[in-house]
Amino acid sequence: MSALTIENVWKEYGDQIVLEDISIEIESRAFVALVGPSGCGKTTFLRMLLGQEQQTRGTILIDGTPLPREPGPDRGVVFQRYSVFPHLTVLGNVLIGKEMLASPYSGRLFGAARKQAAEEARALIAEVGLEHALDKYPAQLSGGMQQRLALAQALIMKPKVLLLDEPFGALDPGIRAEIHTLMKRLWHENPMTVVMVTHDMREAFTLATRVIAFERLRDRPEEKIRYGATISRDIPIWPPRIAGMASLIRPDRDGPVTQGQ
Ligand SMILES: Nc1ncnc2c1ncn2[C@@H]1O[C@H](COP(=O)(O)OP(=O)(O)OP(=O)(O)O)[C@@H](O)[C@H]1O
Repeated sequence: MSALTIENVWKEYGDQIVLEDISIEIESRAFVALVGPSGCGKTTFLRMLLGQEQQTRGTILIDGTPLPREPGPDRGVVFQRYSVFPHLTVLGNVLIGKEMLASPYSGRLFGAARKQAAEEARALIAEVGLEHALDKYPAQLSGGMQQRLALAQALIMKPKVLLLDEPFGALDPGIRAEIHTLMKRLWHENPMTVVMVTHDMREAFTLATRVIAFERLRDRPEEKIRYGATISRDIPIWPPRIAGMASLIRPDRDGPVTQGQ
């Protein structure tokens, strides 16, 4: 399970209302794409789900329980850039989450625990197509490879919810298409719910099960401070995409993708 319930959530910075009365039920295993004009509060919303920001009113529940007020291993995140540590290798970047969880002060794992974590990390690195780059540093990787690494780094913690903030926004179209295929596969294979902010409508409709648009409906300059953005569209994708299942209607578009495809 990994359902999110957002109930009458507001976010204000001082006098400025950024988000106004947002209510959404995000079912377990959904892939939600959040779209909307620049500055309407998409990243702020994602940061609230991550626990980096607190809502000023309303409640956010994960599987019926209030969301912890700080980031935790149940929520993974990938940003457009700088999600990975530049001073760690590919393997080190994927291992770090487990190491910090096991030993927050030394950040080290020993013996059998290290061996098992390293095996898991290697398998995940292979799954995102970086098995030949285990000992490389992020600066030696292309932008697409860095985002693949960031996905592996997030997924090793087996998050219930994966939060993506324009993760593919800086990539060239060809590389972006390849990573979309990978993203579909990862979503089908991992028991997680995904919430992704994107500016790219095509990307939203390629990956998501549901596209939600935020919009500031009252946008005159004098109204900007007093009113925030709210949900203006909530579009289920048709034919529906279901995590882990091939679509009878569009298997080419929506089926689980096998590795190498
Ligand atoms: N820490 C903060 N303090 C004050 N205001 C903030 C803070 N973080 C965000 N804001 C304001 O909240 C509003 C929404 O910003 P946010 O980055 O969430 O929008 P966005 O929809 O993600 O934009 P973009 O698509 O351009 O990334 C902006 O007006 C921004 O200035």
